[in-house]
Amino acid sequence: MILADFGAKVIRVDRTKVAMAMDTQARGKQSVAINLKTSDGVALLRKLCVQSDVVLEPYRKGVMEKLGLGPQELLKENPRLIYARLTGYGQSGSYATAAGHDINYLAMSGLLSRLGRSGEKPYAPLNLLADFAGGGLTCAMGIVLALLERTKSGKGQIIDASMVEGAAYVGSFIWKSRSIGMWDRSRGENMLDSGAPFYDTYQTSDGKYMAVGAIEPQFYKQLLKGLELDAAALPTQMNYIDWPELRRIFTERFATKTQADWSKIFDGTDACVTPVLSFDQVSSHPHNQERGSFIQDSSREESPRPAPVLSRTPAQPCLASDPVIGEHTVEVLEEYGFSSAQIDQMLTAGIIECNAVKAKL
Ligand SMILES: C[C@H](CCC[C@@H](C)[C@H]1CC[C@H]2[C@@H]3[C@H](O)C[C@@H]4C[C@H](O)CC[C@]4(C)[C@H]3C[C@H](O)[C@]12C)C(=O)SCCNC(=O)CCNC(=O)[C@H](O)C(C)(C)COP(=O)(O)OP(=O)(O)OC[C@H]1O[C@@H](n2cnc3c(N)ncnc32)[C@H](O)[C@@H]1OP(=O)(O)O
Repeated sequence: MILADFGAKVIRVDRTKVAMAMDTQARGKQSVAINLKTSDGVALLRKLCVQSDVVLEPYRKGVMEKLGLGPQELLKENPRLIYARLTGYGQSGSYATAAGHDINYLAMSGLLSRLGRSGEKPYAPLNLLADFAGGGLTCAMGIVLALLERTKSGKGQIIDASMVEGAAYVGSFIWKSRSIGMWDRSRGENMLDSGAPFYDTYQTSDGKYMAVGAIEPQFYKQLLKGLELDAAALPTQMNYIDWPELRRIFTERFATKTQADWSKIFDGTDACVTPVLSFDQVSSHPHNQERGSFIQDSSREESPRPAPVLSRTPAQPCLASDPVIGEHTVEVLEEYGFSSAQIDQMLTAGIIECNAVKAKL
């Protein structure tokens, strides 16, 4: 979706005879439906792959090789091809062929062991870190880097994007800041993992929350000012022995006003205090509105605008409905040089499928 948002022509290869597309990140993609359990279907996909700049495959290790569509074979035919393999455990190692999901990859990256509150079990923050930050995003960066390199060498390459390694790499700060003692204490007892009272969330009187990130002394001072607390009467900020008492005081204080009240108090200050916005609140928040940070598609579904914003060539996310499975089969095949007769023959033989968008009344 990121690549499509930023202008790539992205064709998703779907199965045939599937009732409904489950790809919720389908924005801007085209869909061709090919039955890869037929040799003609595999031969067709091969033709599409070798005429493309990039192939991105999300299967378990060995699946593409079994189909005869492994990178060695395709690169022989198109040495400029960039072949990205997005998996959980990578293309080698004893876990390479095992099934898994975000939580498993995060666990294997070491990061999950650091996530969660003190005294509680490790907690996976949605499926963001391995699937998306360490997986999709890292893989997209790999593709862009390989495309850039190809402009110099003229050569394609294989990208082995493991979500375990991608997540671990995204977590490099955690790894490398151990040297300055940032993670010496147990999970949930350090400055940035909900251990510190000045880096946490607090419930407000209307059951909502405020986020506090007042680390530096000058910002911490402003936090205390907003909370109307006297620094001289409080335990010290950086001594973790005092953190439980400080947290108790902040908790009591935040519970006395609504989220809107606290927002009014802290807006325009450097206290590093913000409301914890729900999905319902986020697009109407003045700051996000001023920047146009959220967009609506043709069915009025809201989602984040692509980031970052490029000054000359910003992303132009497609606002039309997501493709139905096989919506673009004929269009894409024609573009790749197949004749109408060839396409008809494949449709009749059930090698490909073409589905029209149902009219919305
Ligand atoms: C936490 C996230 C997971 C979020 C997933 C959710 C979005 C969805 C997961 C379950 C869904 C729900 C469920 O389906 C039940 C309902 C269904 C209903 O219709 C809708 C509501 C549901 C509740 C539904 C809702 C949602 O969709 C779900 C909740 C993640 O962590 S995602 C990261 C996963 N890991 C990876 O991607 C790593 C790399 N991949 C893998 O390791 C494997 O692919 C994986 C994911 C373990 C799956 O393994 P699997 O054995 O199933 O597949 P593979 O070994 O890769 O082989 C694929 C085979 O398919 C053949 N094939 C491919 N294309 C075609 C084709 N066009 N035609 C024919 N055949 C095709 C391919 O040849 C392989 O065949 P073989 O097995 O014979 O080699």
